[in-house]
Amino acid sequence: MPRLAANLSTLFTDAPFLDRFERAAKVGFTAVEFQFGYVFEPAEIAARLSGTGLTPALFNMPAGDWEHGDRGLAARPARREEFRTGVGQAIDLALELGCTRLHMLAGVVSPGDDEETLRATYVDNLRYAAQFCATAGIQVLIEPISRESVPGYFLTGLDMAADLIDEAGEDNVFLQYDLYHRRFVGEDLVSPYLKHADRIRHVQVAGWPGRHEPDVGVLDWQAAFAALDAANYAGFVGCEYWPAGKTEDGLGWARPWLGGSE
Ligand SMILES: O=C(O)C(=O)[C@H](O)CO
Ligand SMILES: [Mg+2]
Repeated sequence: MPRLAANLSTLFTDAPFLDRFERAAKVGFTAVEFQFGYVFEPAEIAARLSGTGLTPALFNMPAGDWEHGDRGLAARPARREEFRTGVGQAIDLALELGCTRLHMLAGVVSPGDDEETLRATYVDNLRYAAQFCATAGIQVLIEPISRESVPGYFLTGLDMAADLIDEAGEDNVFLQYDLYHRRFVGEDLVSPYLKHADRIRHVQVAGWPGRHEPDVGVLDWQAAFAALDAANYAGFVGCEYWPAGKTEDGLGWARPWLGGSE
């Protein structure tokens, strides 16, 4: 049975961010994730969490200037200081919220960049983030993202991510398995999951193509969910999709796993 987490950066977007916590709780979610909450005081977000009883499953470390195309900083040699400042900021927010998982985005790189330098920068930053997070009891998650979705993204494959985790050699770094991004690679979402199941600590879901509700499109989310159950996956499944209409109207697929809903 999947433990669903509403992604508050993509769901309930007809409401201001801080009001989305209540909307998620009202339809029966018991956990939430979000992409970025750094424009708010940590105490403001904490108040919404405690007011609703929602569990914070995960959020992203600062990822640079999103409006101008940044999608993370970890593989960006010239942005090392900014990356490190962001790790501290993310940990402060996580501690305030009681969140124990942070997603570290890799960033967009250019075809002319030196592969070895990018890799060394990424591993060095991953180690830095992992060691800093370990002092706060936090896990660092890394997620391969398809280049169809984010052109030039550094971290594209699960095998690559597993190799980078091995190279970093820190024991609080794990994989985030986003079914939407994996679907660009092929229809089979089960064998890649099983291959890396022992490292996967967070899953995300969206329909493919279109990134709407899981039941909009051809993504075999039921087979993937069955595989998670069979492997006794104990983490959350983040609903990181853009609703085709009003969020509440598209939750039929999730109804069996939403508690106390209207
Ligand atoms: O793009 C994705 O799938 C992600 O999970 C990133 O964190 C963007 O927030
Ligand atoms: Mg994702």
